[in-house]
Amino acid sequence: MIQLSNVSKTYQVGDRSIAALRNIDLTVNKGEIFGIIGHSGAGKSTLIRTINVLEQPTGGQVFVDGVEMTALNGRRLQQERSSIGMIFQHFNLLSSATVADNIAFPLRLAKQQPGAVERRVRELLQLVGLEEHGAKYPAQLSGGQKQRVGIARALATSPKVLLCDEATSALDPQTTNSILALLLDINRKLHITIVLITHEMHVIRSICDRVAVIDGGKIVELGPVTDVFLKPQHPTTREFVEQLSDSSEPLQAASSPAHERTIVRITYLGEQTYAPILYETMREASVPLVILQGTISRIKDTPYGQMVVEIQGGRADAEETVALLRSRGLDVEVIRYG
Ligand SMILES: Nc1ncnc2c1ncn2[C@@H]1O[C@H](COP(=O)(O)OP(=O)(O)OP(=O)(O)O)[C@@H](O)[C@H]1O
Repeated sequence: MIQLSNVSKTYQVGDRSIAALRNIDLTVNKGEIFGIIGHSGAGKSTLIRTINVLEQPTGGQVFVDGVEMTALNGRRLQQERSSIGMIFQHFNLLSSATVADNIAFPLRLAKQQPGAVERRVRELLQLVGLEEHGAKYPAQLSGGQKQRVGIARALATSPKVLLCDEATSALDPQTTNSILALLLDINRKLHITIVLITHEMHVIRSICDRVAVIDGGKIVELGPVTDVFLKPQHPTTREFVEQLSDSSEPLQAASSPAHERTIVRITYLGEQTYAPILYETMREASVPLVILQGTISRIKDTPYGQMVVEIQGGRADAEETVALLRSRGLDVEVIRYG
């Protein structure tokens, strides 16, 4: 649906060149929710704005639904842009217009008939849960409600793609969750492709299918959220994953001598999360296993768990237990052998 091919962007500030994007290759599939995460200044905003060419790349090509956006200008570009909706961190609503008029704005711009505009606005107000608020002004709304108006306005012309530029960064955690749930609902109901940028791993974990990690204008890691989240490879990715992990040190079981304590991290996914794997392994290996730390959570719809476990026994017992756990399809990382 979206393809960026060798996209670069260099800003010229006086005699200084700032490379905001360096040779970005990226494909976003139709219907997916694709997240881009990075620290401040990594290039996220620049990247998302090249998709609708609000930012013209200095090199490379951008295709949306087969159309080369970077080859267009003037009226053709405006036309193609209307198939790409966008929402913003600070909502960008017209303060002097009512909620209904804000949503109607792109429809009137597209010269739709008043009756059709009214019907569509009513439909959109319902979609975002603001049926009762059409006559209000933005100043009378909460942050979450303002973003709902932003979403309704972005969807007014039935775009194929929705770009979300830090859409939840100005919202409290509870409101963030309700906006993320709305985006997921819209993605499922309307089959719209969503690209979002964020600096919060929570946003990625909640609703994204795939994620790209951007650092210094480059994509340093890309893949399904389950892979990137559970097996982060790049140091920047690990930092983001740590935002969500329990940072407390695993407890140490003091009951066995240090040389007989092997510590492993076990990761399990999907159905495995509910299986009595430790019990079965303990029975088979006849070695005590002690849980030192554990988490069970979800990545979008997929349950997963991570446990730090102590295997109490000699090296041979530990190796056999690790092999048993792996044979059950679990991911086992040996933190240290006893
Ligand atoms: N209009 C501009 N002129 C000059 N430099 C710019 C411009 N826009 C962005 N930059 C620079 O490009 C780099 C990438 O900026 P960008 O805004 O894309 O990062 P970001 O990841 O979105 O950061 P943030 O989360 O803080 O918004 C930064 O070094 C920034 O200073």
